[in-house]
Amino acid sequence: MDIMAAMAMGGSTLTASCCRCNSSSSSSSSSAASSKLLRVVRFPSRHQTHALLPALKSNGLPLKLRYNCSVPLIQLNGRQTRLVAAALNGNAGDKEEDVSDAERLLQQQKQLELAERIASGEFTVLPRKDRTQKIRRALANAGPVGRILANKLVHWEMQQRVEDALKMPETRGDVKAVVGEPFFLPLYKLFRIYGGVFRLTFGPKSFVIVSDPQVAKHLLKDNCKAYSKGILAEILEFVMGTGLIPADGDVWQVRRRAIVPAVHRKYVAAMMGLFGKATQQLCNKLDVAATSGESVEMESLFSQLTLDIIGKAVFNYDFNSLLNGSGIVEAVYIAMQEAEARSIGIFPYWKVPLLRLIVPRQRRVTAALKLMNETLDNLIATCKRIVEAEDEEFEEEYINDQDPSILHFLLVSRENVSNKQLRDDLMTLLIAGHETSAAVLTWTFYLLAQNPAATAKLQKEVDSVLGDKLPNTEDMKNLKYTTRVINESLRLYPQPPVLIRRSLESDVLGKYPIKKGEDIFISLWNLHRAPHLWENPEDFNPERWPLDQPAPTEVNQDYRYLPFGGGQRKCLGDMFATFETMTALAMLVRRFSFKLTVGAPPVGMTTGATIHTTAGLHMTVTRRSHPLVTEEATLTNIEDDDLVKEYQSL
Ligand code: HEM
Repeated sequence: MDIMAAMAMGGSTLTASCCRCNSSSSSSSSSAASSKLLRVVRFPSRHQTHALLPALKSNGLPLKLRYNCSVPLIQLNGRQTRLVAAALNGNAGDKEEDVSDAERLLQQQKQLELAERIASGEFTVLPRKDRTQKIRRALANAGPVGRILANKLVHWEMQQRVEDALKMPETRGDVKAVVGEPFFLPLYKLFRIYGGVFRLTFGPKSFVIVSDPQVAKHLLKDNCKAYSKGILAEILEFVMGTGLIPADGDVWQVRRRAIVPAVHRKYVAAMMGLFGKATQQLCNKLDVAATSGESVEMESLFSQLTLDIIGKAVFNYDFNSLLNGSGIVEAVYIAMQEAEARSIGIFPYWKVPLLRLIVPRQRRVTAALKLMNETLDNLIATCKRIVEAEDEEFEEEYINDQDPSILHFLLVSRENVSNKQLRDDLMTLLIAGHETSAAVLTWTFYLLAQNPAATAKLQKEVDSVLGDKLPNTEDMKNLKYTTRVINESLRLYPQPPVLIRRSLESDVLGKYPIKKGEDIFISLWNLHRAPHLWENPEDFNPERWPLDQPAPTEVNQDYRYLPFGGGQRKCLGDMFATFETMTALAMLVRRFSFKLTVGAPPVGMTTGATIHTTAGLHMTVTRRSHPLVTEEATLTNIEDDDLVKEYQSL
């Protein structure tokens, strides 16, 4: 029975009952008033819920836990815990703090248990022992022939030692131990014990985990041709096809050559207007919250902001998700959530065609993809008509004033590309540029909320450099501390936290030989927090990046810092994303002060392609009072048309 933990919590009485058998388990709360206990139970599977009842009964904790067998509660995560508490208490409001405490303790408890198991060597695969010692001793005393044989055995043992020395440290994973955990956290603990290159085996499957800068450099740059995207390509194929992220070989080379020129400096400069305009819409939304004093969930707002930006930037489509949202917005989220679920799913049931047809979730995914594909096909067709009618001359750094999107660039460049490939490329850019930037903003605001000194310094810089005007590329150069805040946020919360590769041939990683077909995880989380590479690695300290030196990159940090990857597959949206997140950050902190909402759920981590929060980033927003420092148009009285003109003239 996989009962996870018993933890301190408010003295409410909860009942365990099962809708199928009407059995129930309850225990008295009389002793609870002072003892404050909550038992948090992990449900191994829906079918085992019956088996839970006796265990709950026998645990004797002053707590009733109600659950419904028709709901497949595989495990009570933070949100489920709150739902259960809310259902039990009728109103979770007065228990919120207790529930938050319980969740935090649950996280800590799980991490501690795992750390203890790792430290005990439970998962360690030890190198071979000296198994022939006794025989050798016996042989050595058995005359000349025995001595010859004993010598041969010594020689054999020595060869084994040499082989062992070249054998990668190996640890056996226990999938159950990491289910529901952000998987990069246990990888960090294992890295501290097994080092920069080790093998992690789950049953028949094994992965090489890399947390060493020089090995990462070898994989991403020096010998990158010997590696493909492996599992990542398999997972993303359903939504990105042969778009740039999953693509390998010739397709990747041709498409990378076609797309990189589209993200040129003039393009990024033109996008500054879009960043400002979209952030302005978010400011308007937050203004309402600042007036009402209501708590806002920033993670989803950042997701809407970056979706609106990337839609316009890539194919000139206004998702308008900050203002109202629509079916297509929902379709994008369904597809992205599915990509994330598949990336952490254990059993790939979606590969079974019949299940794709009958599982409701998969039917929703198919419908969402259909809608997205049709929308993209229409956008491509419309843009093609416009480009043909315009008959514009294509040149380096080409940009169309009316439609500066990447799609327009690609069509004017008249690359020989099929509609399907173009659609895959656009979908890839949409996904690559959406959740990543949203996650960076989410974790940056989370970090700042806990670092008032850094926030004050940031606001001071933004006030003096930007005032109330909209940022342009020149400001980006001057907002040095703002850049360092983003750099540091990306160090602590890299998006994605691991890069995935598969070896196309045998190779040597550090001193360890690997075979063709090995799956490799390069852990950016580990690299960015390795104690031997960073001073106080867990601290949020933008000052670690001096303002009089260039901003950190993978090159000047010699591959210990890889927020945008490195080598030939480095992110092509790095400048776009840096300016986008800086613009949003600067404009938001100029206008508002943000605090974590008191009593909101703790900000835990969960992972898909990027690091998400477990239950949102709930913040209260207050308007900052400061004089308008610029004579230029203020953000609030500027008209949309003026904005567009202003930024087209950049
Ligand atoms: C802060 C936001 C972003 C972060 C942290 C980020 C991070 C990354 C990383 C780490 C990679 C390397 C993946 C690997 O080597 O396996 C990557 C690749 C990529 N990124 Fe980004 N990215 C961001 C924003 C964007 C944006 C805005 C776009 C598009 C406009 C974009 C487009 C891409 C593409 C197309 C690739 C694949 C490149 C290739 O394989 O040739 N990214 N990104």
